[in-house]
Amino acid sequence: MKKHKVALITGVTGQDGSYLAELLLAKGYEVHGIKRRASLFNTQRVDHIYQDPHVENQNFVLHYGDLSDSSNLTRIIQQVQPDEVYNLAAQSHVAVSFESPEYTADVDALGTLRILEAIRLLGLEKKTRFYQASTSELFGQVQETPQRETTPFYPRSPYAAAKLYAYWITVNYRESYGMYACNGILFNHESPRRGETFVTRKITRGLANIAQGLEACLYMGNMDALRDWGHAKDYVRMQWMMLQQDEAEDFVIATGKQIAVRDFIRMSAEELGITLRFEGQGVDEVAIVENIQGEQVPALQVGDVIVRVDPRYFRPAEVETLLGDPSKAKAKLGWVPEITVEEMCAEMVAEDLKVAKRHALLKQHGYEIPVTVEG
Ligand SMILES: C[C@H]1O[C@H](OP(=O)(O)OP(=O)(O)OC[C@H]2O[C@@H](n3cnc4c(=O)[nH]c(N)nc43)[C@H](O)[C@@H]2O)[C@@H](O)[C@@H](O)C1=O
Repeated sequence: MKKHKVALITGVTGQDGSYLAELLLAKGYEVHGIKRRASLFNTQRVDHIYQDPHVENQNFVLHYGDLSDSSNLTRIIQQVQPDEVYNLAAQSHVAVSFESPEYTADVDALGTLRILEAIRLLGLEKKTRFYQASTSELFGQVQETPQRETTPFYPRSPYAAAKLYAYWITVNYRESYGMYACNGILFNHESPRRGETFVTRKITRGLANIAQGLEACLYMGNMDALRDWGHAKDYVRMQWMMLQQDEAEDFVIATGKQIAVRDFIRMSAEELGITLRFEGQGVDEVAIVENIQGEQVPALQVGDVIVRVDPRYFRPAEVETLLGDPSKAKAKLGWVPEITVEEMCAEMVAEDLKVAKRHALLKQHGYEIPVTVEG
């Protein structure tokens, strides 16, 4: 009988970790994931694939751990003996990295080194393949458009600077020790599982709440920012493909299409049957309800102002525009994204609307619903 492969995912409780765990389980892998200890449950995204440790042939196993703890990582890797390690764990919020730069560097930069070094010290450098979740934020103040594997980096945040170290230490371990280690340079990727403080989810969740009368207004930062948004499901497929090649290489993963934050707001509103009109400039810009169609928005009227700008969401340094060129991934791996930004937006709005309707019902019955999101 063919022995199944063993994978270890750091950040398994996150958006990508949960989709990747599902993908690998479907492929017959034994999947191990590292989750952080928290006083509240933090495993919602993987609860549907959770297996009790008492079941026979358990093939999804969660371990407590943290990228800041070398001894913990080394012990888990020694115990698991993974064929593949996917390093998806990070302090991944760019704005938060300005608030907690040292923590971000510790986890995002040194955390990557700790895993690579654990693989090496345990003598697994020929067995264990390593995937590093690199990011389009490396391009920051972009030096060419579209951005490809050869585009020079120009990080614009403590997050991006930490990820720059992680990128290069991954390349360095490949070149120094012959490890199969590679970087996926992923552009923004979203889904209904996206954290609530990233801009797409903040928008779909916020507008769904507004439609149901749970919130009055969405407060935004820089709505001019342009991003190349794909669906996380497409992107985790590419993460797996990158570890199945003869030789380790780095790849840009993107859709090759770009829209502004403002357009994503407009698109999400349209999904709810709301036509928005943007008026004003800079911090005085607002979006007004111009037309309503359908039954999705009982709480709104034409003329309502439902989007405003709050400068607290501006960043000390902004990445204004990102647009990826995924042609290497297409040429070498045959990877193309299957889900468009419009389809992704529709899926996110539909999911958030379901939750908002449930919350509206609970509220009618006197339950307090916390709805605010800072981020
Ligand atoms: C690839 C990359 O992707 C993500 O980083 P991000 O691009 O910073 O993601 P975001 O969704 O927080 O912001 C996107 C844009 O939207 C602008 N924006 C406007 N108004 C608000 C606002 O109110 N909130 C937020 N969060 N952003 C806003 C904001 O200024 C920025 O220009 C992470 O996964 C990261 O880990 C990663 O690697």
